[in-house]
Amino acid sequence: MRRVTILGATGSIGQNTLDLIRRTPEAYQVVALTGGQNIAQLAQDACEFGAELAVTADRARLSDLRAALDGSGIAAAAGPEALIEAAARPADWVMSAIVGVAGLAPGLAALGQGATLALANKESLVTAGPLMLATAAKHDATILPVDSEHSAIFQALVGEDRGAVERVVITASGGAFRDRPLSDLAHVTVAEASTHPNWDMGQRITIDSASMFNKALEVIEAKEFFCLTPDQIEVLVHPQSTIHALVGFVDGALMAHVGPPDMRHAIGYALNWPARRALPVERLDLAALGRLDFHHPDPARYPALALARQVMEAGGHSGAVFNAAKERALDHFIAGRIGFAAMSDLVARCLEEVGGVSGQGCDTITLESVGRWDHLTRHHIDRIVSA
Ligand SMILES: NC(=O)C1=CN([C@@H]2O[C@H](COP(=O)(O)OP(=O)(O)OC[C@H]3O[C@@H](n4cnc5c(N)ncnc54)[C@H](OP(=O)(O)O)[C@@H]3O)[C@@H](O)[C@H]2O)C=CC1
Ligand SMILES: CC(=O)[C@@H](O)[C@H](O)COP(=O)(O)O
Ligand SMILES: [Mn+2]
Repeated sequence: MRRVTILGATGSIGQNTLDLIRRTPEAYQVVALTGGQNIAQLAQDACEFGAELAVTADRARLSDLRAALDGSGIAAAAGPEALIEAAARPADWVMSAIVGVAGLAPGLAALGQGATLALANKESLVTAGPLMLATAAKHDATILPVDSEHSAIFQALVGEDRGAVERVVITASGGAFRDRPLSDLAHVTVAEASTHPNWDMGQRITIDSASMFNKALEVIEAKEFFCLTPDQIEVLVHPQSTIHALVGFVDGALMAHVGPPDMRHAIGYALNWPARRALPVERLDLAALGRLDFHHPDPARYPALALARQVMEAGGHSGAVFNAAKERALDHFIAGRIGFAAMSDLVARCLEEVGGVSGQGCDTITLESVGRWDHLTRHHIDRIVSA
């Protein structure tokens, strides 16, 4: 029986993971589940799956969690340290599905105990790629990509010589506003930006899909995880989200991963790896699909992609600055303090004014150094927005 922990269990990825575990309960023992504000869901799942421990990120919600778990025998805890304790509790497989850089420290703790880390939290590799990979190597831990494009690349590389890879192509749906006139983007609403054309996901990644910041993060994530150079990574808009990524080899062959837009595929692959087991996902009817479309992203519509290129060239802690700026700008957009198009302007300003580029201070990436650049950047954004 595999011992599993789910960080971010109450979210979209967490719930999809539990859906798969629910179908073969005899194969898994749930060690710990973590959440944030959704105490009712966390307690319900902890009871259903017989978790040893349930943790909320919010210390102020601990009494609610204790009350909800009363009489169950399940331990309750709260706060960032408790998240790390949950991740470090002995387990074979840990799902990293907290949203944002808040997922970095728990993910590192899971690697530190030598677990297999199923990594949905793309922010970990964007802010601290070298630290993640070094921590995994030091503790003989495995990282399996869960982001659909990275799972697709990983699957296309099985049995292949990594030295024969020429390029990877990451597809992008184009997001909520792919067909809107550019002049509208300054005035779109949070509700409109929170609707994805193909995928059912948490609100933050859905808005990031609309701005293409999601793809910008994914390009950096791919560079870090697969040790690619920036010019080996291409992004194509593919409105159907049916091909998730392609790998091009030196002989001109292109291997594509094709599947329905259902995250249970990528999660299930990581859950069962290295085996493949049956998954409850739709089987594609290619004849019914009829056609698949691709085109280059318009740089004026999606300025986030050029910023990602800037980050990959700059190195150092610029990934931490980029991610923090994006997260904080998104907070301000959701709160109605800035418009949609202002997010990329703010992130660009932070890259210029805060930097984090290689050679600016110490380049060694640690949890503490990421925290320092993250804090500095958020403060910078807040000052600009409140001026
Ligand atoms: N959703 C998807 O299909 C995909 C997601 N990803 C990545 O996976 C991660 C999770 O995404 P998604 O599931 O959509 O996000 P959701 O917003 O749906 O879920 C986020 C989870 O993290 C918890 N959480 C929120 N803030 C904190 C915090 N500060 N500390 C600890 N826990 C916190 C939430 O708790 P609560 O809800 O209880 O407040 C919830 O359990 C992201 O990094 C995203 O980019 C990657 C590919 C696809
Ligand atoms: C499911 C998944 O992996 C998301 O990251 C997805 O890629 C979002 O869609 P976009 O292509 O619109 O960013
Ligand atoms: Mn993705």
